[in-house]
Amino acid sequence: MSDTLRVALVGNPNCGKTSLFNHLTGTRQKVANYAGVTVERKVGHFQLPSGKSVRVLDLPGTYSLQATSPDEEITRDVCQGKIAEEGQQDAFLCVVDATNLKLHLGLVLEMIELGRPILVVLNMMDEARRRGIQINTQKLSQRLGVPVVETVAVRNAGIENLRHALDQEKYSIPQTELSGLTGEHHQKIEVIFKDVVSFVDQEDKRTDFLDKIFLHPVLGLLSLAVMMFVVFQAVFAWAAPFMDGIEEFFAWLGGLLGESIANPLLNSLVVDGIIAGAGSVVVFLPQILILFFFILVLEESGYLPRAAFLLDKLMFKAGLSGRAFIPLLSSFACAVPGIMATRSISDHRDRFTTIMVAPLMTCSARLPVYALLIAAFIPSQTVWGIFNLQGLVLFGLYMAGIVSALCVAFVTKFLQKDKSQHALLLELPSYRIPDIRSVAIGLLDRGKIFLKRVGGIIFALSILLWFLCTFPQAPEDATRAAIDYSFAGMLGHLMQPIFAPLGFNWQICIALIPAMAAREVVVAALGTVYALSGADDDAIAEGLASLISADGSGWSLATGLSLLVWFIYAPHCLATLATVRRETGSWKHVSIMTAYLFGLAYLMSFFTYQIASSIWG
Ligand SMILES: Nc1nc2c(ncn2[C@@H]2O[C@H](COP(=O)(O)OP(=O)(O)OP(=O)(O)O)[C@@H](O)[C@H]2O)c(=O)[nH]1
Ligand SMILES: [Mg+2]
Repeated sequence: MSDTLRVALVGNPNCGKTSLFNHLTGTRQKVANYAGVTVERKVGHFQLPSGKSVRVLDLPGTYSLQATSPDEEITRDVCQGKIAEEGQQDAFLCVVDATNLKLHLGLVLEMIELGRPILVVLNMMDEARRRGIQINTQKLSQRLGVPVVETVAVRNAGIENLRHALDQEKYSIPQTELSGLTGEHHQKIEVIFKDVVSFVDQEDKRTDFLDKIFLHPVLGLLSLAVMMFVVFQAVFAWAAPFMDGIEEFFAWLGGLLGESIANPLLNSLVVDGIIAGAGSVVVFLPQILILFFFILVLEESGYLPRAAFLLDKLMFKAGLSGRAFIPLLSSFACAVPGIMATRSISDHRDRFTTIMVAPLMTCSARLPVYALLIAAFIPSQTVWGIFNLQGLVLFGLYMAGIVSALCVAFVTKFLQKDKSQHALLLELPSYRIPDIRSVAIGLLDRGKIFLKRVGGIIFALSILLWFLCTFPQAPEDATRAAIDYSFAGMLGHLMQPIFAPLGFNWQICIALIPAMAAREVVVAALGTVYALSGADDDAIAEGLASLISADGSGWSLATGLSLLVWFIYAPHCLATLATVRRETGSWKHVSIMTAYLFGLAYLMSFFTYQIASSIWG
C-alpha cells in the first residue's frame, strides 16, 4: 500500500459532497442547492492530523449504482474500480443528507454490498436539528455495521472528526448481513429508519410555506417575472456609478500614458491598442458582478428547480426534457459548463437537443456587448413609471435567446424520428438562506475569471488587431485614414459587401473576426478600430458608446439593433465549439451547430435591419 490514502466521496445528488470536498482540500469547486452540479470526477489532496496525505475524489451524485446517465456512470465505475487511472479506493466516504435519510440509505446499502471499506458521513445535521429530526448515530452505525460521522459541511463542523476518523482508519469493510436484517433494500431501510430516527416535527415549514407561493400556477409565474425584472433593472441601475469610475480611470490612464510615451508607434500600441481595446471591456465588470450576485443567491436558495417545475410544461411542449433545465440554466453563466452539465441527461437524443440550444442562452460574455450597444442606442428613460427602458431591452434580449432555444428544440425534436418524451424528474431541495461568505467568494471567483479573460485572450487579440490595423502603414501622401491602408482595413472592406444587407459597416466587419474567439473581444476590437479610425481624442475619451451612437456620426439605430440580434445567435466562442467536440466526440455536431447558428444570426439580423431601417430610415 502506498503512503497516500485514496478516498472517494459518494452519495445522492445535493447531499453536500462538494461542500465537504472544498472544506477538506481548501479548494472552491462549484456548489449549488440543486441536484446535478458535479458532473465530473475531481481530485484534491489534504493531510490528516498525523501528517499522512490523502487523495480525495469528488464524484457526481447518484441515486444508485445502476447508472442511467453519463455522469452517474463515472461514479459507478469509480466505485467498482473500473477506471484504470483511479485504481481501487482505500475507502469510500458515503455522504448522506440527514434530512433525507430514508432516500439516501438506498445508495449506502448498495455500497455496503460492494464489500469495500466505508465510512458514512451524516451531513446537513444543522438542517436536521432545525427541523426537529433526531438521529441516533450510534445505533445507525451499529445497524449498518460501519462507522458514522456527523458533519455540517457548510459550517466546517465535524470536519476535524472526519479527519481523525480517517487517521484512525475507522473506515471498515461492512458486515454484509447488516446486523441480521433480511429482505429487500426498502424493507431493510424501513427497519433501520424506524430504529434510529425520531421526529419532534418532521415538516419543513419554511419550505412548505414558500412553495405555496413559488409553485402556485399564478403567483409562482408572477414572482418569477418580478425576480427577473429586478435582476435586469439592477444590472443597469446599480452599476452606473462604478462604471463611470472605471471609465474615468482608463481615460486618465490613457491621457497619462499618451503624454509620456514619445515614440508614436509605441504610443499608439498602448493607447489605441491596449487601453482602447482591453480597457473598454473592463468597464463591464460591475455589471457582470451584479448579475452573478443574483445568480449565486438564487443558486444557493434552492429556488431554481422550482422555476424548472413552473416552466416544465413549456419545456415539455418544446421537446426538452425537464433534465435540460439545469444545463440550460448553467449556460446563462457560460455555455461550456452548461454543455458539460448535459451529462446528467440519460437519453442521448434529449442530450443532443440540449447541447444544440445551450449556446442560445445568454452567457455572461454577451453582457459587455449588449451593455455597450444598449448604452449607445437605447435612451435611459423610464417606462410605465417604474421600468428603465435599457433594463427592459436587456430583459428582451435574454427572452429572445430563451424563446429561440425553445423553437430550435421544437424543430430538432420534430426532425428526429424518436418522438418519446421524458417527464420532469427533479428533486426539489429545501430552501436555504444563502451564506454571505460563499456568495462573496463566488463573486470574487467570477471577477477573477473575467479579469483573467481581459488580461489574457482579450489583451492578446487587442494587440494582434492593433498590428493588423496599423500595418502596412499609410503612404506619405495618404488621403484617407491610415487604417484604410492596413491589412485589417482591406479585409474589412472586402467583407463589407457580405454584411451590407445586415447594415454592418467595415469597422464592424473587422471587429467580428477576432471576436470569433470570444464575444467580449468585439467590444475591445471596436475600441481599437475606432481609436485608429481617425476619430478625435475628445470623442474617444467619452467612450466607445458615444462614438458609435446614432447622435454622433456613428451607426444608425437599425445597425445597432441588427448587431444586437447578431450576438443573440452567432457562435462567437471557440471554447463552446471545442466543448461540443469533446462532449459529443464528433465534428458533425460542431459543424451542425456552427452552421445553424451563423445561418440564424444572418437571417435574423437581416430582417431586423431591413425592418428597422424601413421604420426609422
Ligand atoms: N444547511 C446545510 N447546507 C449544506 C450542508 N452541506 C452542503 N449544504 C448545501 O447543500 C447544497 C448542495 O451542496 P453540494 O456540495 O453542491 O452538494 P453535492 O452533493 O456536491 O451535489 P451534486 O454535485 O449535485 O451531487 C448547497 O446549497 C450547499 O451550500 C450542510 O451541512 N448544512
Ligand atoms: Mg457536487
